[in-house]
Amino acid sequence: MIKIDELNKSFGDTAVFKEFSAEFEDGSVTCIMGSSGIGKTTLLRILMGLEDYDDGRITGIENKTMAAVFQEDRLCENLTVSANIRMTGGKDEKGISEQEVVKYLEIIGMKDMAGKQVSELSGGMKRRVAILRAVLADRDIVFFDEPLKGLDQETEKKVMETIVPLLSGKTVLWVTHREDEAAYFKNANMLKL
Ligand SMILES: Nc1ncnc2c1ncn2[C@@H]1O[C@H](COP(=O)(O)OP(=O)(O)OP(=O)(O)O)[C@@H](O)[C@H]1O
Repeated sequence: MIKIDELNKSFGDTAVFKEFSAEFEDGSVTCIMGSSGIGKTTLLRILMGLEDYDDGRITGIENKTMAAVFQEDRLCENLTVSANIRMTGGKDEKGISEQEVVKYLEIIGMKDMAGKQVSELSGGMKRRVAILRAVLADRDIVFFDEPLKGLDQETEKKVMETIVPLLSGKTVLWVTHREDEAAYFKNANMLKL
């Protein structure tokens, strides 16, 4: 279990977290909501080790493997879609096969796109590549920061129907502004900041 105890975090005079505590069971999905600027991204960044915190205790995250979909795509623009997705190496030494990449791309509406350079893709395509990369990386914890932004409804549905089964057993922290996204998961917890 990931456990946050009495976390304090400020940026200058802005106190983002004051004695904040929360728990995330291993293998659970938690949708994190709250108004803009409340600290959702900061919380993910702290858990990922990308941001320091002032005080408090975080346990259960050491020795865990992680993947993330940030608000920005953070893809390597000059590499192909396939190279971007396969670069994580997957869970073990077998890696992620090209066939697997091609299969999932087709399901999420990106047939024949594996060999395309990322810089040539639309915004919504880049989003899908970033999501697929994080999910196929097959890590213990997967962080999503507003991952569906910019996808149309039909594409969103396809993506979610594809990734939810692949995320089974993983600890998922899913930041969103939309309460209805939780319904894509079987038993998502809600955390309102
Ligand atoms: N590097 C930084 N330096 C100074 N202030 C920061 C920094 N990062 C975040 N903040 C501040 O911390 C607060 C929380 O920001 P954060 O991005 O975590 O909010 P959020 O809930 O994710 O917002 P949104 O829904 O708009 O993405 C905001 O007041 C923001 O201005």
